[in-house]
Amino acid sequence: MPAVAISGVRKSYGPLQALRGIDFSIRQGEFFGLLGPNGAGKSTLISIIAGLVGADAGTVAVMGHDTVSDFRAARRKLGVVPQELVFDPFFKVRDMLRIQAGYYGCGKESWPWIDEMLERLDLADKAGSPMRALSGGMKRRVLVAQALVHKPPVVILDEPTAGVDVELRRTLWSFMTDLHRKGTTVVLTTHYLEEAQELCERIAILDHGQVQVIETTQQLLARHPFRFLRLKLAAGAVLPESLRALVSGEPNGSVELKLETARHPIASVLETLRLAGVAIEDVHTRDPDLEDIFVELTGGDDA
Ligand SMILES: Nc1ncnc2c1ncn2[C@@H]1O[C@H](COP(=O)(O)OP(=O)(O)OP(=O)(O)O)[C@@H](O)[C@H]1O
Repeated sequence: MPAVAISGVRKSYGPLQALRGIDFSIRQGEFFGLLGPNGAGKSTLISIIAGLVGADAGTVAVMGHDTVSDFRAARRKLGVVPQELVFDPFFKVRDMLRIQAGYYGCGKESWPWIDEMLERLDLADKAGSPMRALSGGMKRRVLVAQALVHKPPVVILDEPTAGVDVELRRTLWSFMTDLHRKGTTVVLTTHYLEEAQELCERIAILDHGQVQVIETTQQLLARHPFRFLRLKLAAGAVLPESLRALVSGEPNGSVELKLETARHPIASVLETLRLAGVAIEDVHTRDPDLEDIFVELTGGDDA
């Protein structure tokens, strides 16, 4: 049984088709990335998985429970960390988490787990503080804890690291990795491709309400047989005409060439430069990353 099974899901808002027939499954125990440019339909899909928005067509099941006909059971299997920070400002952190656990029918037996999460998320000293006294980053961590109070086997994080500082990103990364290691299925949407590359085993790229690709991160990275060659030319040196069409960018005063490995072996490019008498100060190569592939697939939209 998949952790999440999505079949034929469509959703329109008036004339706008936000989801145009989505079909895929997320396996139990997977660390899954859901990526796509703004407006691709990620949040709509997450809301449908969480049973908060109804699909026009199709079905979704979480751990075998249909999110419509078996809503309560499906919801109990799922924790969602939403994008937006919405809280009652007067509730104290620990109390709020205990109340949240109560919604899922969990009583005092969940209290040690709540304290453990507060500890892991570096919130222990804020347990007695009202939500309004917390910084944005702390509130985000409380959202994570709130989604996990009932120890769901499947967790969806909708851009948990958007706009947070490096230290908090690290805390959240290690927390997510830990959950995954313990067997939780983790679904992550993120604008940080580096984060997806680092954490996710498999990635679906959504664009215009459709799944454009769904592959392992390795397959996705291996998809484009090219490399980048970054050259720092000596002062006054000019790139030969024959190489100009290969320029993909000019980062920090150097030029970057995008080379198809079959057509433009690096050695032959360096030979062309040598024959043209172009003096080079520094050479650097890199493999494509998810960002490069994403740009190719979605036509340069932002993640
Ligand atoms: N409640 C709504 N009413 C009308 N249109 C909506 C509603 N919710 C979403 N949309 C539209 O549906 C499309 C998909 O939006 P969605 O929020 O699912 O995309 P997204 O991939 O999550 O984008 P982002 O990365 O910006 O959050 C967008 O064009 C959006 O404007």
